[in-house]
Amino acid sequence: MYIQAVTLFGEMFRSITEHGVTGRALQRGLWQFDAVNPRQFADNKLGYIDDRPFGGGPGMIMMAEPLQAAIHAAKSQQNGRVIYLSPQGAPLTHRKAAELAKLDGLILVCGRYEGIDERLLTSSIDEEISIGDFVVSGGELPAMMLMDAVLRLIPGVLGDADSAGQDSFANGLLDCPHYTRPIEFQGMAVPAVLRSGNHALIAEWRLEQALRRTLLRRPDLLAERELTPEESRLLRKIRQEERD
Ligand SMILES: CC(C)(C)c1cccc(C(=O)NCC2(NC(=O)c3cccc4nocc34)CCCCC2)c1
Repeated sequence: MYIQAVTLFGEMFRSITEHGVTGRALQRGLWQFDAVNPRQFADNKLGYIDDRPFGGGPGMIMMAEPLQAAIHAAKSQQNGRVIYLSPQGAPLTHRKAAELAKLDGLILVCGRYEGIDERLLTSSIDEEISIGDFVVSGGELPAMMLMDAVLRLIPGVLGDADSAGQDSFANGLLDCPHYTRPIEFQGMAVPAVLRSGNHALIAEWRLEQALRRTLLRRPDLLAERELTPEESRLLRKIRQEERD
């Protein structure tokens, strides 16, 4: 997959191109990255890419032309889907990430200042996606969150040694509790079942814990999920226990 980011701060993306699973996958050629800076497309000598908002108000707005020229330059390299990371976007979900992971390329447009000229959305953006309902300073960190979620779903990016296959969210539930050595930590022991060696019992315990946590903390995730017969049985048991 070829990912290009239209951004004033291309250096920020080193945090995923040079580290961890995504960094290794880039080195292995499983994906490619380029940053495209709108400032190099500003037609004035001084590289202005932002200006004051019509109608007044605080801050500056990113001008449409340099952004459009940057997107155009990116599109000359690939026919990728143009996504504007935006608070007005559709919430990013696992399902959306899986959809994007099937594409050949993405062009991620990152806003700064107070936002971008609305006419760019009409002329050059295919889709707006949001990573959540909180204020951030720019679209770069949201873009990197999207990239990480998408890249993990590309075959080969996660070696089978990684936990992706068992990714808690891959099955739509919150994660079960995890433990490692020492067996006793500050007076707290590891649940005996996890040291029993009985893998069927361990799998059932983990599923029950994930269901209990999801029911208690994120019932909304349960609402939209098909349950296997075993999950339904465990959920009935949990609901009964919560009532007692
Ligand atoms: C109601 C709500 C969500 C709190 C909100 C409402 C109005 C503005 C913002 C906000 O943060 N404006 C700043 C801005 N944010 C983002 O880019 C952004 C924010 C959140 C999730 C995102 N996912 O992708 C991009 C995202 C960065 C600078 C350029 C203008 C956009 C927030």
